[in-house]
Amino acid sequence: MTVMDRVDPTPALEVRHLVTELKLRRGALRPVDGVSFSVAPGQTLGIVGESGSGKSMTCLSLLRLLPRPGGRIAAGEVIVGGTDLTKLSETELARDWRGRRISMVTQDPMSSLNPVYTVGDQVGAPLRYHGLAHSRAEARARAADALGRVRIPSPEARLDDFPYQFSGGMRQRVVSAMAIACAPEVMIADEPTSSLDVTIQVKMMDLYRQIQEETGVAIVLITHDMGVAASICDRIAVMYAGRIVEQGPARAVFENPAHPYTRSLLSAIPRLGEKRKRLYALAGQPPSLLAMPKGCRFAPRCALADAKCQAAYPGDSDLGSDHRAACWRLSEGGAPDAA
Ligand SMILES: Nc1ncnc2c1ncn2[C@@H]1O[C@H](COP(=O)(O)OP(=O)(O)OP(=O)(O)O)[C@@H](O)[C@H]1O
Repeated sequence: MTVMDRVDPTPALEVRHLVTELKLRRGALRPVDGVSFSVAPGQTLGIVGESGSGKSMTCLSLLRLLPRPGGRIAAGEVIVGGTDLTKLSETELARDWRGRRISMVTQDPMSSLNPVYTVGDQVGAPLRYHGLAHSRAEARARAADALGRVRIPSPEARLDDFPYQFSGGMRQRVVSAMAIACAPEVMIADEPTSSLDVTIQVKMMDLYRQIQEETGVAIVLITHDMGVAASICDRIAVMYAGRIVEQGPARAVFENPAHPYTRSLLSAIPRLGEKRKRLYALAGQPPSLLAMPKGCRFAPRCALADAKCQAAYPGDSDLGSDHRAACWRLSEGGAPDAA
């Protein structure tokens, strides 16, 4: 089958040339600077990259949950179900979209759970807010159903428990139940397992897969852990300094990484049970958002960089099978990092 023969379903989420600006006293930053990707229903896109590359800011931008004052979507489109969310009013976004058709799970479950309300009330809250449950009893029944979907044992019996009565892994399941309760088309998971120990991480990833098979939800998974990304993602987008430098089917990116930055990340995939001293074997720091290099943003750390790389940002090269990378030196190969 060639790429031309393949019929892609309409994406559950399509992001086009998204630019997010933060106006600070010391200047304007663009932590997201022209990001495009799409996720098909029932698929998981992993956004990977070092700390500070703009992964969280990209996801917060999708829901327009930006720092205030100063944060704004400066350009681009975020399309879910044919609607460009960037064009909606704050009221419309809150009423019909956030938590309803596009939901989010964050790293720390306790920051999403209120310690003084029962789990049943909290999982039921988005259902009532979005008009999907018309009484407390209906919200409780649907909350129990959501808790069952995330494999919390005896869900009805746990509805009146408080968050502190759950273990860390179970709390993350409760938050995931809140995120899927309204049957969204898209779920954003920002480092959902990084506060959990590694065996529980694997279980959570299996759970996301099962939820996805049952509901068809499209997942955007942010992680700095290439091992986690490899275990669950259908597609991978590699972010560096506010831009996606490589993206494609997970297999293509993992087996034939094209961008020197991707190769550096992959050279340090942590394996289950292995002690890691450092996450990435990559020397140096990403550039400051206030002083972006004119050319390729990775050039200052790249062993392959030459004058062309310093002079201009490379466009995306099509590597076939929906695999793209932005690098002037793609055909050269060679040592991936400047370490
Ligand atoms: N409120 C803010 N004010 C100023 N700069 C910010 C703010 N929030 C984020 N940034 C900057 O935006 C950039 C992107 O941050 P972001 O949190 O999206 O990165 P990330 O890839 O998700 O990193 P991590 O893995 O550490 O969460 C960083 O350089 C960060 O310093």
